[in-house]
Amino acid sequence: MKQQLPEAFVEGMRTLLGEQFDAFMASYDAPRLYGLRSNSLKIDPKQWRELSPFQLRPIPWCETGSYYDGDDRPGKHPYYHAGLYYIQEPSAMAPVELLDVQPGHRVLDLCAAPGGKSTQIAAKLQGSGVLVTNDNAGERTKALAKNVELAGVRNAVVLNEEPSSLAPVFAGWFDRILVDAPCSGEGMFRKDESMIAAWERHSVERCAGMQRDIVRHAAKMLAPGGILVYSTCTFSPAENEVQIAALLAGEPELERVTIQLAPGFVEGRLDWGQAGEVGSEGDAPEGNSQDDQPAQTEADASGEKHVGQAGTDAGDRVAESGMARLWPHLLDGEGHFVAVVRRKPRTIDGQADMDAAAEAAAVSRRSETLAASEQSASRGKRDRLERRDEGRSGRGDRSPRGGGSGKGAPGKHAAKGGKAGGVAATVVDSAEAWRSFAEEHLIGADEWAGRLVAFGSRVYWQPEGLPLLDGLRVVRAGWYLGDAGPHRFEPSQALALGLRRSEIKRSWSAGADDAAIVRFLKGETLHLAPEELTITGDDTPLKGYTLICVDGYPIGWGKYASGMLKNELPAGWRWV
Ligand SMILES: C[S@@+](CC[C@H](N)C(=O)[O-])C[C@H]1O[C@@H](n2cnc3c(N)ncnc32)[C@H](O)[C@@H]1O
Repeated sequence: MKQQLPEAFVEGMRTLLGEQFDAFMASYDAPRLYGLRSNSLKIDPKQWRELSPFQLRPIPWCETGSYYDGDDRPGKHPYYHAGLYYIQEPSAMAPVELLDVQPGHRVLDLCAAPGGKSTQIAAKLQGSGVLVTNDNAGERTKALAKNVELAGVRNAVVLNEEPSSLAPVFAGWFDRILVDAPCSGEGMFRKDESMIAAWERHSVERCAGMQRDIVRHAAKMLAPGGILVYSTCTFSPAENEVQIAALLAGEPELERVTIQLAPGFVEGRLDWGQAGEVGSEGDAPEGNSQDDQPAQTEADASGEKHVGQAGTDAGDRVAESGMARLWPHLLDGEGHFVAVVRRKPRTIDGQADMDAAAEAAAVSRRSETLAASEQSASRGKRDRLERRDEGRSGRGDRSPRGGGSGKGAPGKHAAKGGKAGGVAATVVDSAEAWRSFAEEHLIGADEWAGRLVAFGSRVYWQPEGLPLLDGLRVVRAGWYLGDAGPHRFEPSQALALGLRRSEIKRSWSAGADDAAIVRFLKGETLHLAPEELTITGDDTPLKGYTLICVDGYPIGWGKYASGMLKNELPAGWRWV
């Protein structure tokens, strides 16, 4: 390591780690580790292992996670542009594995930018349920929206809000909440030496204040039986165990959840949660020995230990405190802290708990969504569109809400939901334009679960069941489908990346090593013979929007006419 660690940090760690201090310090001279996580929204882990051009080694706590060789450049590969994986620090994959997300859940990622964990959550939802992904930093939500779109997520809304503004709108609404808190970043000094310069002794106190405020509001949005994961990439107990102790002290309805510890994880320290009592010589983490196995608890035996199925062979190593520490000298990853708490289930008829109720609600929401989509599919499409317009003019609660940025660059201007953009007639035109496009180009779009919302000329597909987002800064009101104008519809890059090739009538695909793919990604026009295109449907014309794919995975739109494919890749999405 080239840069000097701050003295105050080193002394703090010496006190904290006792006899493990030397091993901890030696980890700074170990080579940096590189991780990527395949995107199971697009490709299952086994297929990915077969397709991957990189040398991969599994990350023990994340089924879709792999270490890759530092000489590889996965960010410069066509598969990256197809959203087949996300480049992510290995330890950073742990919090979502402990969140226990299931399809159909309502999930909030409160401090989400640039979106690594949001894309991991979305993959676990498998397109069913709702992901609300938020960050209070407007600039950073651009990257968040782009990563969500690159990953092909169809059931997310992207917000740019303070937790205090979200809490009243989503009170008790979420089954799962992730608070990946802003922190002093001590765990990232090895990976990113620029973090060292940013660290000062008082940054811990400043961050601790912010964290307390964020997590307090987050807890208000958790449904009975729901699970909240709090994570940081820092070592200081003030930002970790102390936060959890304060949260539980302030919210008696929250409780710790016993979690499984993946290999290399050690339990967080309950005693470090008592502010002011941190660290005396020999206070070291318990280490990674196979002998460190706490006895099976009653909770384990009753099946309570349902969280933290981290794809590991961790056996029965559990943390009853619900807290895990990832130390860089005990595993192949950077420093992290993860804690899992649950809002106590409310008892129903003195028997079933709200966990079961939450599960039932999720199932019922899934079937409602399905029913709604079936209904709307069988209803006249014009009728469906006009109903949106009625809502817009003030009848019922169906007003399209939220909007988003200008064309091309994601997240350009966040719009206050329901307060900006379009008159009713525009909304109808926009939806009409989308419908014609979908009829002409897509297969099965009338069966998608969710609903169409238009915001001026911008058209989105929104997951069912969201509360009104009025007054909130909405960066993406749903899956951004494209922009409508009179008699035309321009499909977005987000639409291309969220589609499967089987959902499009006109496409062209080539292998990752075909030079034409990189030329397309660089924005060039391609020349293709008509027989190179794949056309579905007898009445599909040869001319028009064509989905361009690498090995069958979409990377963008081209417009085909007379042997020429005009490149429709927006500037911000090109290979540079
Ligand atoms: C550790 S980073 C999140 C990384 C992200 N979860 C990921 O996996 O890509 C913390 C984020 O919290 C955001 N943040 C800071 N204060 C916040 C607040 N009061 N409300 C919401 N987000 C906040 C920061 O802008 C930053 O993007």
